[in-house]
Amino acid sequence: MKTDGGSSAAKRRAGERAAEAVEDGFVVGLGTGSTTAHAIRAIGRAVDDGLDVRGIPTSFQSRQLALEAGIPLTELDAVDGVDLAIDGADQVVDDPESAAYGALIKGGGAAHAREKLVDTAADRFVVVADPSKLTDRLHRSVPLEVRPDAHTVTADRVQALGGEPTLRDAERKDGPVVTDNGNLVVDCAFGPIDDPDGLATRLSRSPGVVEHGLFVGVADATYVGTDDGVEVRRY
Ligand SMILES: O=C[C@H](O)[C@H](O)[C@H](O)COP(=O)(O)O
Repeated sequence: MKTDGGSSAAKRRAGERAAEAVEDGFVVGLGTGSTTAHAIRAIGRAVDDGLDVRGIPTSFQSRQLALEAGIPLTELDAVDGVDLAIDGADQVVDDPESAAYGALIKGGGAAHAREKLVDTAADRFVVVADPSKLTDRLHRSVPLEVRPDAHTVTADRVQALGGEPTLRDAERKDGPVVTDNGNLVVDCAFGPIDDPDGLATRLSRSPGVVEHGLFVGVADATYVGTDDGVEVRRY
């Protein structure tokens, strides 16, 4: 499921530009994935130069990267607030005429449940992406984190909502992907999604769905790394 498409240089530009928004004293949400990894490394270099920040990781991966980068870590329930969250996306609606402008699909790395907690807690949430993530309409499969004992019944319910569910298989392990929270992931193909907000509401109401990968009205900006710079979308 997880593809590492897009240019690595574009991802680096986006991640490093987002890291420049981190100010002294900030609590920063540290997203997951190959694009955010560039931001985490850049924040680590700034910490080496004396920047005072605390990071809240959103996954095992981002925690490991932050530890390697030397970023002091904290927890969501140990802080008064999160100043800024930086996180990647699998798709971003890039049509300013669309009601869904800035809506995202996340969870290609199965981290969307913790990501949503941290990203929605932040005063400002900046998405980092390369141009391959931009689309007029969301159309990738929507990842659902589901309880292991409920994955079949949840898949049935999602089918009733018009989705085609597939249990995500692990690579280099027999059986399914197991999330950092001990749950499974069902990827649901809905085709082009005209009303991500409505679908997000229906998925949230579906028992057994721990969290879905639609992030609607959450992002404040997207930094899009390009071949020669960074374009900023503000919502
Ligand atoms: O679960 C993973 C996350 O939602 C990632 O932020 C998303 O998959 C984007 O990752 P990448 O920057 O590697 O494309």
